[in-house]
Amino acid sequence: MLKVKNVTLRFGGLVANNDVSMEVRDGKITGLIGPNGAGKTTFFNCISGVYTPNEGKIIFEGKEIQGYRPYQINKAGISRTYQIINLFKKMKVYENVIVGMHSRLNSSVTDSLFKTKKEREEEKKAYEKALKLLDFVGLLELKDEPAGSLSYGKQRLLEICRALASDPKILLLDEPAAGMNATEKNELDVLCKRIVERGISILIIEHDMKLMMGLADYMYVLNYGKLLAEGAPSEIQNNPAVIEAYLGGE
Ligand SMILES: Nc1ncnc2c1ncn2[C@@H]1O[C@H](COP(=O)(O)OP(=O)(O)OP(=O)(O)O)[C@@H](O)[C@H]1O
Repeated sequence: MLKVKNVTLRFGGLVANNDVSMEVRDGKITGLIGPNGAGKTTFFNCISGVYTPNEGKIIFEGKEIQGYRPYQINKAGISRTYQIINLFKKMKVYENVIVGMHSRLNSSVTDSLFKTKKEREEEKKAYEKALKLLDFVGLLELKDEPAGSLSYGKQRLLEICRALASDPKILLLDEPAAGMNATEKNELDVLCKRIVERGISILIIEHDMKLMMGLADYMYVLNYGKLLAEGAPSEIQNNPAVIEAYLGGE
């Protein structure tokens, strides 16, 4: 589904991603781990169009997408969440979900100015879709609350909900469990599995190894911008080079 081939991204003299290749398989949860500063978020930024790699290819459904703008990547079917929560905190919960649909709404600026019938119908549909998605992630009861009033863990769920609103084929999750308590982590685990059941593949960056071991079908490890290891979670857990990279960083 998504193939990354030999991607290199430099910040001046610093090579944040160094000849990285990996694959996000259809209908699977792929994990990406690595010590702080290993280049994980930079890699997400390459896939989601924030950065254009200096070298390498990003192939999604057979098409090269490196160099696409973020909205084009989103429209193609790749959606993401952020390590730092990125919601409109004063807007209502359901309004934040509608914002995530923008690449799927069809009415033009003129439609918005004059509130045509088409726009009113689209608004109604968007609202109904937002409610369905909020129900799916377990936030329906909070739909009218300001997003900023939600607990940290629930804000993270709302971010996932908003990312789902653009009907992605691949969801990129950047440390979704950060700041979550044990109950919320369990809910996240269940939610990720339900998302995959809907036919959406997931690429997830996460520091919580216990969560990752239970979730990921396959894992990649980055260290100093380079791919250090890949394999099934059980292989990764016992890989001496991976253990060394983590212990060395602490
Ligand atoms: N915009 C930037 N300009 C210059 N250097 C950057 C920029 N963004 C990241 N870096 C550097 O690139 C390297 C990789 O950073 P990145 O944030 O991708 O790591 P990470 O694996 O996501 O780390 P963490 O787990 O701490 O989030 C780090 O050395 C970081 O300081």
